[in-house]
Amino acid sequence: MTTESKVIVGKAVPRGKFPHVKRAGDFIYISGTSSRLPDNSFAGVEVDEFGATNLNIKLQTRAVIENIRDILASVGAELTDLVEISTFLVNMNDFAGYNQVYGEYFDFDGPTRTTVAVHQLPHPHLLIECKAIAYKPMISNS
Ligand SMILES: O=C(O)C/C=C/C(=O)C(=O)O
Repeated sequence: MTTESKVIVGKAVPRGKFPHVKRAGDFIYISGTSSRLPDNSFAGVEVDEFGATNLNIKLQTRAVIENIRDILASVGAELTDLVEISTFLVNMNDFAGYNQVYGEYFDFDGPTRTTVAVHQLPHPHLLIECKAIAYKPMISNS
């Protein structure tokens, strides 16, 4: 089986020694992805003049899915190739906002999905992180 790992230039650099994406045969595995931007700031995070932090689940969800879209594109795949998404929320009170934005991208024929709440994510400003699997058969040369 052919495997290929990729760290994508232009996307937020992984915060550890792992790739953004790994192809294993016809399947594509995407590492945990947040709303982190290439400059290490986060979509869906605002700090006001008094230092109060406002975290926005809808903006973060959109940014996560768009990041996954970009990562898939780097290996010639699209959101429609996803077969499974796992979502980690820090707070289930964010479920409705997350679910609303999710529904703009996917329907009942989309990837299977599991959503769980976790104690923490790798940065205190993160409300959501997703990992995903896509199926995109490799082009055969034979
Ligand atoms: O890259 C991020 O911003 C969030 C994801 C990090 C991980 O899932 C990890 O470090 O394992």
